[in-house]
Amino acid sequence: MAEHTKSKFNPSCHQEIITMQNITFSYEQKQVITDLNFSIKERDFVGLIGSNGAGKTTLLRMIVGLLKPEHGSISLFGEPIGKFKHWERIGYVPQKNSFNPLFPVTVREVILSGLYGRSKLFSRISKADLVKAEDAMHAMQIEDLSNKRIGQLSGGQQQRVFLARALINNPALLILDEPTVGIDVETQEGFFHMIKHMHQHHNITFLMVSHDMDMVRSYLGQEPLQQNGKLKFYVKHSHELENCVENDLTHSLKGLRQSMNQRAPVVI
Ligand SMILES: Nc1ncnc2c1ncn2[C@@H]1O[C@H](COP(=O)(O)OP(=O)(O)OP(=O)(O)O)[C@@H](O)[C@H]1O
Repeated sequence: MAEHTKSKFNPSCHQEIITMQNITFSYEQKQVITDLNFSIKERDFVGLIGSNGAGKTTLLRMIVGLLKPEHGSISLFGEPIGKFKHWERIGYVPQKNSFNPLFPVTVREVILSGLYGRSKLFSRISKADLVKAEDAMHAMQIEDLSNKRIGQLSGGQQQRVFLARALINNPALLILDEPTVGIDVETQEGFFHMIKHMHQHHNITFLMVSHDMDMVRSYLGQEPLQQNGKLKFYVKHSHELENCVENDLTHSLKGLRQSMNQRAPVVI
C-alpha cells in the first residue's frame, strides 16, 4: 500500500490493524484459502467479495480467533494473534442468525452480552455497563426496542441490535459478515448510509463481507485492490478521507451518538 506524507496525514492513520501473512486454510481435505497476504491499516474500509464458498466467513473467523490458519500468521494491532488480548477493540457481527420469536432474551440483554466477551463472562452488570448499553442503543436509534425480545424484531432491526452489540466496547475495528442479507433494498441503503457515516466521521476500521456490488463499487471503487483465489478485496484507504488529520474525531459512543443525531434518521 502506498505511503503518504506524514506532515499532511496523521501517522496514527497508518497503523496496521490486521496483518495476514501466507495464510492457508483447509477443512479436512479441502483447501479454502491458499497463501493469502493482506494487510488493513487504521481506518481503511475493506469490502471482501467472493462467490458462495469462496472462504469469506472462514477468513473472518480466523481474524477473530475462532479458527486457526493451517499455515501463516495473523497479527492484530501489531501483536501476533496468539498474544492478542484486547478483543474488546474488535466488534464482530457474524452472518445473520434467525431467532425463534419466543427466545427469551431482550434487546438490552443481547447488547450487554457484547461487554462480557471473553473476559467478563461471569461478572455482574454494573451501572456503567447499563449506560454503555443505552448509548449504543441511542447511537443505533433502537432505544424504544430495548425490552423487546430479539426474535420479535424485523431483520433490519435485528441488524441494528447486533451492530449496537458490536459497538458497545467502542471498537477500533468492526468486522461485518454480510450485514444486510435478507433485508429489503431500501433498508439496505439506509444501513450502508449509516456505515459510511460511521467510517467517515469516526476512527473505526471496517472489514465487511458483502454481495452488494453496487454499494461496494460506489464506495470502494470499481476494481479490487487485490485478489486471492475467489476472494476480492476492495479498499477505501484512510488517506482518501478528508478528515484523516491530526485532530481526528475520537470514536466514543457518545460522539457517535451525537453525530448520528445530527443527520436524518435512517430507517431500518
Ligand atoms: N465447518 C466446516 N467444515 C467443512 N467445510 C466447511 C466448513 N465451513 C465451511 N466449509 C466449506 O468451506 C468453504 C468456504 O466456506 P465459507 O463459509 O468460508 O464461504 P463464504 O465465502 O463465506 O460463502 P457464502 O458466501 O456462501 O457465505 C465452502 O466450500 C464450505 O462448504
